[in-house]
Amino acid sequence: MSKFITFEGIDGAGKSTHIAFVADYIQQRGIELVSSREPGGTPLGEKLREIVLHEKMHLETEALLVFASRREHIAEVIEPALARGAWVISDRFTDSSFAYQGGGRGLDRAKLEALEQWVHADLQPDLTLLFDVPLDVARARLDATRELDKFEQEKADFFAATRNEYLRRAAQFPQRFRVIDSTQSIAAIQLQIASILDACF
Ligand SMILES: Nc1ncnc2c1ncn2[C@@H]1O[C@H](COP(=O)(O)OP(=O)(O)OP(=O)(O)O)[C@@H](O)[C@H]1O
Ligand SMILES: Cc1cn([C@H]2C[C@H](O)[C@@H](COP(=O)(O)O)O2)c(=O)[nH]c1=O
Repeated sequence: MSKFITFEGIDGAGKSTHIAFVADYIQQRGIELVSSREPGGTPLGEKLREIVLHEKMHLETEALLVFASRREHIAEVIEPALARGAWVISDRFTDSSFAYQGGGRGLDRAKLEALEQWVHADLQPDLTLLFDVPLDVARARLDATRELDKFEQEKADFFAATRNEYLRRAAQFPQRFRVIDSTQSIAAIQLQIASILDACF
């Protein structure tokens, strides 16, 4: 049976590091897998991603654009894959909007809930892996590796609020969230992920 798995966490928490591992782990069992990301995942979504990650805009514009990208992603990629029995893994989904636009930027949660109802009233991830790290660890990892985008340049209080909102949601939806202490070694995290996935097969 198809499964929809999402990866979440503040920038630098380490989620992208584990996506290839998860993809291999699932595909080794002969399961068709679609690996995607947000914002993005479709040609239009990737154009929206460029705008969202690099242009300054009103926080409501930002929320509308990430949900516009998501609408396209669901229609073009996620729903068709799930309908044919494939598994879908997505690097970020709607929890990112609650964490970044809601927690980080302070957008009213009710507005995000309304968008969520509009765009995917009947779709939720089966499993959400939340990679959780203290801000200083995430910041050090980012500084060591790349040129920072608009979000990655935000200050510590933005990421503190983003992280808090993620943890609040994990407590609100314990049936689908698994919180992973991302200060562990990559090998230790992979062992933990493997045991989480084993429970899904
Ligand atoms: N557990 C870990 N221990 C040490 N370094 C790590 C760990 N996990 C990831 N890293 C390193 O931290 C950096 C950021 O990791 P990664 O790109 O996976 O983060 P991310 O959460 O996907 O960030 P973003 O959301 O901004 O893409 C990479 O250089 C990666 O090798
Ligand atoms: C889906 C989504 C994403 N964002 C932000 C979070 C990240 O800073 C970037 C995506 O970059 P990544 O390093 O490739 O994860 O976009 C957001 O603010 N709201 C969203 O809904």
